[in-house]
Amino acid sequence: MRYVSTRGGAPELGFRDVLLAGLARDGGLYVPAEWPSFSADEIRALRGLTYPDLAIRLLTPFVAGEIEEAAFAAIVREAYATFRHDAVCPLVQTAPNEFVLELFHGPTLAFKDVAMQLLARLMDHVLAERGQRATIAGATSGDTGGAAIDAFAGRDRTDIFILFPHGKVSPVQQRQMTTSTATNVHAIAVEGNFDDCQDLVKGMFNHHAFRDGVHLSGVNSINWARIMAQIVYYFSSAVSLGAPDRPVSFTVPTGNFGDIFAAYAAKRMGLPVERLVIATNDNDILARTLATGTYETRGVVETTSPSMDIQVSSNFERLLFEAYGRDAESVVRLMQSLRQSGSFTIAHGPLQAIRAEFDAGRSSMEETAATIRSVLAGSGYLLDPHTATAIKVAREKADASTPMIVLSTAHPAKFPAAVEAASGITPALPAWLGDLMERSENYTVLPSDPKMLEDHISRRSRAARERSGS
Ligand SMILES: Cc1ncc(COP(=O)(O)O)c(C=O)c1O
Ligand SMILES: N[C@@H](CCOP(=O)(O)O)C(=O)O
Repeated sequence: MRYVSTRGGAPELGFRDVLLAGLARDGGLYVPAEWPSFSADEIRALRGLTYPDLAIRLLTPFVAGEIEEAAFAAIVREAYATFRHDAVCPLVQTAPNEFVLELFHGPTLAFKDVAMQLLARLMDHVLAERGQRATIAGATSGDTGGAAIDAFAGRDRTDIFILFPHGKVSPVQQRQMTTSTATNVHAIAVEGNFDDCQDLVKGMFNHHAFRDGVHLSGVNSINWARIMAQIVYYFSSAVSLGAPDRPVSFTVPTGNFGDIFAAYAAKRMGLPVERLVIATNDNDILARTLATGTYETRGVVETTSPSMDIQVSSNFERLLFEAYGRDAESVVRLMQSLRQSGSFTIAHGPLQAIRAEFDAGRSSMEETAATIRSVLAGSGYLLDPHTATAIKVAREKADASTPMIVLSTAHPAKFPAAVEAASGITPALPAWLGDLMERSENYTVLPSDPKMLEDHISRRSRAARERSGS
């Protein structure tokens, strides 16, 4: 499998190089040169497989020829052995024809663990094979950071720098990033919002001298391997409800558009999916874009679902590339317009193509709180605010004949204040995180300044290289 950039100006790469590259050198995002395809019979044959076996079967076409078969199988099995549920990503029914896909049984209680546990092991494998070290930079609105730190902590081929918006993540999320004792972990609180953090990370990737000097690599969903890993649970959940003989729809709480793009990828690979529903909080840029055809950034609003407090939704670029018939020049024009004016308008044909697959809706903070209460009253099930956002939208968009699978992207205990305010219940952290709020913190506060950030990272990663002698 080869991978191409959405902006057409970077070399085609194989899986290992895409994994280490993160962002393409032309500023674009890598996608597979063609989508692997699974027939109805091949999808039927997935029934009854364990989650790791399903992952091995579905992901092999993306890594074939680059990661040796037995090594890949061992990496996948080890990654999902870190999950605390036998099914890894179980489905729970919350209403007739409504199912919640629980993605929070990994080490940091967020869906990010599903991809990150695999990504860290794959990177380690490739770096060891090449005798290299890498500096990893990631931006987080709260969950990617904790998941990445858990997955990379203590790995001696990587130094990881996670940028989070100072004071804008939940206390549990912050502690998951700032209490690691591993010497290769560096948490940075940026004076800004998530979009500022993401801009800083992309800026470092686009500064090629810096990028090459520190061997920069990325763990955000701009890295194709993140999306790839997230494809698996769309298949596992749909197959358990009867796919390919019974189509399903998905509602996905959406911020950076990585998770729902993985759903789109699953559909392109042959999974029968009726509707893909984007659920947003008050930061509703994607819902507005689908309604008007114009993608227009506004200021970020702080909400009770902070991980979705995002305006610049990076992976939407991957969808635009597909909707424009893989015409990279059009993508470059749209991205230039976004940079210059903070907006772009999607042409009629591509917009129709997007609307043919996707719906979108939003949930205000009040509606999200009301949904937490009503689902608790109706089925005794306690939602986190991100999942509640999605349930609210799913219930507006569902049709009676198609099962609606709603992605539950975080455990309620990550957001105890919002859950308690809505429901009166304070969800407890699981035993292995029981002392999280007592652990001591270690992080650096920096302004949203590219030069200061690069200096900070260069200094620390040089020291680590000297210590390791590489
Ligand atoms: C809990 C939670 N839900 C939903 C999202 C949105 O996912 P995506 O950015 O892939 O759209 C995030 C962050 O990305 C998250 O942390
Ligand atoms: N909500 C995310 C934002 C970053 O998204 P990513 O999927 O691109 O890593 C977070 O929790 O950090």
